[in-house]
This record gives sequence, C-alpha cells and structure tokens, in this order.
Amino acid sequence: MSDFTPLRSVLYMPSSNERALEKAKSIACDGLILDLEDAVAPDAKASAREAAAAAAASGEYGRRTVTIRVNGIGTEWHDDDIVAASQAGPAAIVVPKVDSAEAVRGLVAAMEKAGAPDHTRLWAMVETPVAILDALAIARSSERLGAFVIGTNDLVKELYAEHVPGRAPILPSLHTALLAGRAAGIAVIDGVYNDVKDTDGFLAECEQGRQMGFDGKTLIHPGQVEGANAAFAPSERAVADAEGLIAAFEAGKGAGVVTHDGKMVEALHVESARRTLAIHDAIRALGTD
Ligand SMILES: CC(C)(COP(=O)(O)OP(=O)(O)OC[C@H]1O[C@@H](n2cnc3c(N)ncnc32)[C@H](O)[C@@H]1OP(=O)(O)O)[C@@H](O)C(=O)NCCC(=O)NCCSC(=O)C[C@H](O)C(=O)O
Ligand SMILES: [Mg+2]
Repeated sequence: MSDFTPLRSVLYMPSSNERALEKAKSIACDGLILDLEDAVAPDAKASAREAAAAAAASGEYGRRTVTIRVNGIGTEWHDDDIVAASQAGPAAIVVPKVDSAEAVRGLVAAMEKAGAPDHTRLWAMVETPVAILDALAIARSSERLGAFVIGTNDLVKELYAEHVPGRAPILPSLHTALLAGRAAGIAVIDGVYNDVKDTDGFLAECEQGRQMGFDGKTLIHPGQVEGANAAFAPSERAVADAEGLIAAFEAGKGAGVVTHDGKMVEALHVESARRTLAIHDAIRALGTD
C-alpha cells in the first residue's frame, strides 16, 4: 500500500472558469478534474482546452492529483482535446461515456501517439447502460486504465430513472461497476451530488459510497470537499479498531483464529485492518496544504 494515492475528494471545475482554476490551488481536495465536457459551452471549448493544459502542466497544484476531462469520443473537440491533454501530461485523462474495451484501447493508442508520458493514466467514465453491462471487459482492457469514474447524472438519464435519496434505482449499476473495478484492481470513484446546498443529503451519500467500497467521490463545489475527505478517511475509531485487531491476532502466536472485542479475527480481517492503516498513513502524509 506504500504507493496508495488518496482520492477521497475529486473536484470537477469548468476549465473555462479562470477564477475556479486559481482557487483550486488552495482547496483541500485530493484530486481535480479540469473539465472540457459538460461544464464548458461550445464557444469556450478551445480556450478552455488551452487553460486546462496550461494548468495541468504548471505544477502549481501541489500534491493534488490533476486530471483533464476531454470531450467524448466522436465529438468535434475530442481529437484536439486528447492531443493537448496528452502533451500537458496530467495524472490522468478522464474520458466520458467509455462504452467498450475496444474504445479504451483506441484511446490509449491515441494518447501514446500524442506523446502522453507513462505517468498519465486513463480514467474511464462509466455512465451508460452498455458500459455497465461490459464493465469487467472495460476494466481489464489496458494497463493504462487507472480508475472508473461513475457518471450518475448520465446514468440516471439513460436509465429513465430518478435521483432519489438512497439511490435505489442505480444501485445495481453502482455495484456492477465496483465489482468490475475491484476485479481489475483499479480505483473506483463515486458520482456527484447535484444539490450543493443540501449538506445532509450529500453527507449521507458520502457515507453510503464509503460503505459500498468506493475510493472517494467526485464533487462539483468546494463546499463538498471537507465532508468527502472526512467520510472516505478511516475514522479514529476504525484506526483504533484496526490496531487492536492486528495486536490481538499477533498475540495469538500463529492461532488461525482469535477474538478481538468479542468478534472473530482471521488473517483476512488482519489484511483489511492493514489496508485501513495504510490509507490512514497515506492521508496523514498528505499534510494540509
Ligand atoms: C455548481 C456551480 C455552478 C455553483 O457555482 P456558484 O454559484 O458560483 O458557487 P458559489 O458562489 O458558491 O462559489 C463560491 C466560490 O467557489 C468557487 N467555485 C465554485 N465551484 C467551484 C469548483 N467546482 N471548483 C473551484 N472553485 C469553485 C467560485 O468560483 C467562488 O469563488 P470566489 O468567487 O472566489 O468566492 C459551480 O460550483 C460549478 O460550476 N461546479 C462545477 C460544475 C461542473 O464542473 N460540472 C460538470 C461535472 S459534473 C458531471 O458532469 C458528472 C458526470 O458526467 C455525470 O454524468 O454525472
Ligand atoms: Mg456525464
């Protein structure tokens, strides 16, 4: 777990918004998605592309994982976006509406042709019914694929579903994407919460996302960062429990099973506890810039 990169809070921002790009340098999010797609109007696409590439190449975002979301495959902006983003060398290029393993391989080839450095990963947005149904093949399609990013707005739209508290209409899709991502060993980042003023609803959705197993949540407003950072970090209690559990197992001196706090502990629980501590250490190492 030593190379674990926290992705608790991944903030979208329109790359056409200079003020937001500047402000992001001091927002305590783990990651940024400099958006060229939905949040940018057609007549601002070219200037937003330049601004995103300059921001990603600037090195001014400190420890934050900086990514660029390009316009979708087949749009008039996509090819130029891929070239500019590849040359800027962000941590990842986020591609919306990726629907197949073949699409991933085509994207990776285009990134490499444009000179993307090795550290630039591809993050595939999973936000259509066909992507959910093909999630495992997509997740396993390339070594360059670093994450699934769930697009819950597009998913709800495509399913003719509704946004409701608890997200029952899209839970099967979320679980399928998580299963595929975990099977392939990539990160899986939850979708956005649209109502920036509804703190209780947002925190409930963060809690649900963490319980389901997501690495973190995509966000649309700086006011959502603190809640996501807290929700996707191991709590003090979880850290103490993990330490106690490991100590109890080690005190068992080779017994396959012991108890801690009245609960059964086996080697697999120790593995989970070690993961919790590694995440905790990685978050602590970030500092608070
Ligand atoms: C949602 C917003 C349009 C709200 O904007 P606004 O009313 O301006 O918010 P505030 O006045 O509260 O802003 C306060 C200050 O914070 C800055 N700000 C706001 N949002 C961001 C941001 N995302 N990143 C950085 N900084 C931000 C404002 O500039 C204010 O700063 P200051 O003036 O100095 O005080 C707006 O938040 C917004 O545009 N959010 C991002 C929208 C976006 O990127 N949407 C696309 C991604 S979501 C999506 O498509 C997911 C997926 O594809 C799916 O299908 O689900
Ligand atoms: Mg979308």
